Amino acid sequence: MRCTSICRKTLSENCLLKITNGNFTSEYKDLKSNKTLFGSAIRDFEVTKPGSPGKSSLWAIFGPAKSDFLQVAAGRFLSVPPLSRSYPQLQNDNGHNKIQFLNFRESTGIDKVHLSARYESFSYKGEAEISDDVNSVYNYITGANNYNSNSGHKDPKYVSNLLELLNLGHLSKKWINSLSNGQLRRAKLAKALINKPQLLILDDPFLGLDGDSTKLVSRSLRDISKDLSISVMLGLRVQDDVPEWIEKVAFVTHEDGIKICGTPESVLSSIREQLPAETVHAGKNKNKMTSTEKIHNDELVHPDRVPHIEFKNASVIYRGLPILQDLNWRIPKGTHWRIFGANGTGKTTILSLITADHPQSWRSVLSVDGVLRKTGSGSNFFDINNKIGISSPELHSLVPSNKTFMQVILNGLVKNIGNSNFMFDGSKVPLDDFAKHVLSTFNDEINANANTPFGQLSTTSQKLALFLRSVIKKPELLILDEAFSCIDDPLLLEKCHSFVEKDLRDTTVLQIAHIDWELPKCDYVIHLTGDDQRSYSLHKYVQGQ
Ligand SMILES: Nc1ncnc2c1ncn2[C@@H]1O[C@H](COP(=O)(O)OP(=O)(O)OP(=O)(O)O)[C@@H](O)[C@H]1O
Repeated sequence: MRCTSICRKTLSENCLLKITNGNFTSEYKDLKSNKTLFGSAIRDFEVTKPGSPGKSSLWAIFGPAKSDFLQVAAGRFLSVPPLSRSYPQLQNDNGHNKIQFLNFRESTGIDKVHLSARYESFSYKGEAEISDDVNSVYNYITGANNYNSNSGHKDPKYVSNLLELLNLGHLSKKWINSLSNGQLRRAKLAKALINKPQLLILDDPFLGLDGDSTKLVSRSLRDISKDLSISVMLGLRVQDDVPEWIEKVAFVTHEDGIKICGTPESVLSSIREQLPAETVHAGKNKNKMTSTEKIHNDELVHPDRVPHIEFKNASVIYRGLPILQDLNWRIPKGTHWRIFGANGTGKTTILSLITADHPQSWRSVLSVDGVLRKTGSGSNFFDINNKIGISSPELHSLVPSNKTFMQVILNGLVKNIGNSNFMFDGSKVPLDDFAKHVLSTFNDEINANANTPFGQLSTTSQKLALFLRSVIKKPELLILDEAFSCIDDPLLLEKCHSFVEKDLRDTTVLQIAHIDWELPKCDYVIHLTGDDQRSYSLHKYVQGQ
């Protein structure tokens, strides 16, 4: 008996977050109607300080309700009864938030920048300019660009260590808005860690990161947690690899609350047994790039045929720093491509040249259907975008949250507004046969969400709305930039892939993803490499079994 009470005492002394028989809801009025987040109360959940007996300081949360559960852990939503959620050992330190919650799906001010704005600025600051450049990566991370806080004065050794751990040292003087998606995500992570929180909660921490960056961020999280004694909760998808340093795993659903909880091995084998095998086991190997047979640009298009898109000696250089150099790439009509490369290698830059978001798009770097694109050539931004369907993280962050699921989809049919515009002129857009086919194929998903405002949809449904918006006009060119990277419903993912592979077989498709199984099947791959020395190669896409 004595031993148990001592153990309990030690546990509560080490406990950062405790939930006992808690229900959660977004508004008081929902309490009366029993509208709670989870069908059952969360009976017993605990996050301890690192190194505590019982080892539950490093968690991975899976399941359809993982994002809501992480928000509950971060103190969002009302707890009922009020004391069912407590933070016994969280220290109050000068108002600095000791819990840091980072959700890469939610867009912040810096995400809401049109691509064109990013490329209009050719900013690469020299050493001497750093103190004046309020919007440098360094100042963003340390908070020195925020005049309302005194948080700009940080221990320089700690800051440089953090920058090194997250491979941001070489980017620290750049303008924050010029970072690529993956680079920006690493910068956000560094910002979350700058005030040394006690509990770090990250939903989808590896989203949009290339393989090396994923390993780097995973290792950094392990080291940071150890060196600074920070407890960590990660929200992951069932298909994701669980970092080896995770101690405990919970699977959470809206019906049951915490459905399964235990060691990573026990919980994962149990979850994976319950899901259709082809979606998890085989899913992980799906479209795996096993071998890449190099091909030459000239082999791609028959000499008599005009390529759909052709880059000829295209280069993009920022103040002497090349991002693309002498790109020669012929894209035959109706071929499906993967644009593959680590974060910052220029994938989005290529796409923005095609969509004319990049100012250099008009400098004779590419031809479409044999017509060289240059100023005065007769085509304009809207003509170009009428023929393109696109889903991308940049676009995702621009969708007005009050537009419904259905309005966002139908917006894909509105002509002459560009792809990043969500304005409607109010008139009804006629549906052609293909649009009807799209709507009937995804009838169930549409029925479930049609009138829900975009801001209230799950991220999976938001991604689906953007995907359907991109395909509904049967574009001549479809661009899928991380279009499926947040979808955590394996069956829906399969359905979208099959739509691209079969129903859009004749459309030219360019897609970006860092994880093989997030992609529909492709015919070819363009592989971009290099940080200082930029290069590229073209390959046949050889799929694994
Ligand atoms: N306006 C700018 N000034 C300076 N550098 C820029 C500017 N815009 C982009 N860059 C740099 O160009 C490089 C390529 O960026 P791009 O967004 O094309 O990469 P990416 O391959 O799409 O990366 P990710 O996988 O992270 O999305 C990055 O190193 C980025 O920092």
